[in-house]
Amino acid sequence: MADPATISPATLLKDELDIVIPTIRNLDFLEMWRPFFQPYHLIIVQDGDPSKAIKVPEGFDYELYNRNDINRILGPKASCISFKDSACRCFGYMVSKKKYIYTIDDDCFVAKDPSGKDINALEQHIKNLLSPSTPFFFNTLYDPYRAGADFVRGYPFSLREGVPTAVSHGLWLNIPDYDAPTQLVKPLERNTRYVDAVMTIPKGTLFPMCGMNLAFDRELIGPAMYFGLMGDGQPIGRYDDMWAGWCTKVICDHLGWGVKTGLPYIWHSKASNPFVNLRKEYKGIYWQEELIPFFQSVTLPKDCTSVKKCYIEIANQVKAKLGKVDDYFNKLADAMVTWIEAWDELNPSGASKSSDLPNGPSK
Ligand SMILES: O=c1ccn([C@@H]2O[C@H](COP(=O)(O)OP(=O)(O)O[C@H]3O[C@@H](CO)[C@H](O)[C@H]3O)[C@@H](O)[C@H]2O)c(=O)[nH]1
Ligand SMILES: [Mn+2]
Repeated sequence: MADPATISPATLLKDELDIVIPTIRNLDFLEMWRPFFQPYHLIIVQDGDPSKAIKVPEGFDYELYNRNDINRILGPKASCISFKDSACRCFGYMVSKKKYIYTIDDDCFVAKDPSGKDINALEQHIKNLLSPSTPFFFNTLYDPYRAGADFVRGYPFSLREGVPTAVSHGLWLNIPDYDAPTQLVKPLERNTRYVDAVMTIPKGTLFPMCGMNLAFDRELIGPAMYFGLMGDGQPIGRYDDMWAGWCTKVICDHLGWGVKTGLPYIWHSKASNPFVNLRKEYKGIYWQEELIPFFQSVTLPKDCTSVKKCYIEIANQVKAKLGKVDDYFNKLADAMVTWIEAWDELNPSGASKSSDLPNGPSK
């Protein structure tokens, strides 16, 4: 494979990556991303009222799915796709037929690095995904595969080949992804700190995965990227990406793949309403004191040799161990199984493009 650092960003994975955008707004933000995104195919997941027309700027190649499409394509299995929550974005991962996914929110813009240069977030995510991860031994000079860096003294040579990278988790300048209580206490706080680093999250360590600037290898870890039951009719919201991140990290640790965090930065422009967020998050804020120990204690049997087998095993353990925390987790465990069934329905061996689906997108 050619060195990712030498391939021009405009052609990097052009035909192997889809950009998934959940939206209830217009998509004018794409104008700022045009130089970086135009060569790529977009999958737009329109949340909320399906009768509302979403205007996509001219010149982008896209498919758009609204709630009517999701219901038509998945039938009863559409129950596992959240409504009125950014969690709906995971439908885009399911209908894509590409090897890689990049997902971004419609209030995230191109940030500038300390030199004032526009950051091509997609290019950095691709570099992160195409270079190995080092989850088994921490390199104190951060990403050893980056130009101008390397493994430091004492780093075992037997581990320097690294492992495949499944996830690239980017960060945010301006509005940081704080939870509602922190937003309420620090309403004016802005993230101005640009940390020029990419690091692998060590094996055995969970992390709070934010979905607003996230890329992953869909062929490796796609089935684990279910964003759960959130929003309308659910007791919790804004834990969609967290749930997916915990399941994903446990599975990556088990299968020996890496998860990276750090560069690239995007500019997050809109602080969602902290009071609305508090209402969505509050159950999650105390449930997570039980959820984190649960995920830390999950052990996957040796015969869980595929992501789907791992995922179903986690769903079984969710039902067995978290069902007593709240009946919501029984429903979530069932929805996790429905998600895998729906994934298999849309991704039978041989289907090449989403247009091969029995009922394709609205557009
Ligand atoms: O009901 C909804 C609300 C929003 N969206 C789309 O989802 C993203 C994120 O929305 P927004 O920027 O308003 O929310 P944030 O609080 O900044 O989102 C971050 O917090 C987490 C919430 O789960 C999430 O990981 C981050 O995205 C936008 O594109 C909205 O248009 C929606 O589809 N449905
Ligand atoms: Mn936002």
